[in-house]
Amino acid sequence: MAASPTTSPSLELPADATLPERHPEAPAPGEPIPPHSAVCFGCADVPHGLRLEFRVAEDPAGGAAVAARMVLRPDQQGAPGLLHGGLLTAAFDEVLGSVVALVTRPCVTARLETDFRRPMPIGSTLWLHARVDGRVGRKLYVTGTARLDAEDGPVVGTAKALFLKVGMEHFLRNSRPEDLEALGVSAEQIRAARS
Ligand SMILES: CCCCCCCC(=O)SCCNC(=O)CCNC(=O)[C@H](O)C(C)(C)COP(=O)(O)OP(=O)(O)OC[C@H]1O[C@@H](n2cnc3c(N)ncnc32)[C@H](O)[C@@H]1OP(=O)(O)O
Repeated sequence: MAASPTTSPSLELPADATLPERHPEAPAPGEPIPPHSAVCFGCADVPHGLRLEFRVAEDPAGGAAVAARMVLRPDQQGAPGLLHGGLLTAAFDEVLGSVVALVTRPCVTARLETDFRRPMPIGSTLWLHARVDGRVGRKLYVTGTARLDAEDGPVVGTAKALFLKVGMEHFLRNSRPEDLEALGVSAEQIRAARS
């Protein structure tokens, strides 16, 4: 697909970007990717969540790619009978973030653009694909595609994003202390990161 004329310059792959490989400890192509957290809106099995299901995809160039699936529920409507557009962007955020996590972690979304190509009827299934196109230092450039009802179905949306590698201090400084403590982080570690 040709790049949209409105794509931000900051999302264009720089000439000096290199294609990053999957981390040696990341799952291999064909393997499922389990939820990265028990409470994640994107991938955990929570009633209100997107409940995306993932597997590592084969990338012909040897890069990192994922495939994901999402069933569109009645409680996700925007216009009557159609998926709320913001939920496609949320799905892309999760899917593009998951492919970045095959290369390096933790990373966060710095910029994400979605192009909406076709309406997405409730009851259908989205098949999403994402690939890390390149990396320059902390910056990872990622693209994604969403198709309707089959892995080779019609394209309903595309996305481009920039993710940035961050240190654990990003979460130690910004997340709610009670959520960090539930993961085993001590109050002392939180205090030290914030002092
Ligand atoms: C497996 C896990 C799946 C999870 C999927 C879900 C992922 C998410 O939703 S993460 C949550 C949403 N994202 C966030 O909350 C991030 C909030 N933002 C931040 O914390 C900060 O702005 C952050 C970390 C992105 C950047 O801050 P910082 O680390 O100080 O970077 P900074 O020094 O400003 O910029 C570094 C480079 O990135 C560029 N950059 C930073 N932000 C942007 C942006 N929004 N657009 C374009 N470029 C940017 C800068 O221009 C700079 O470029 P250069 O090195 O060429 O000068």
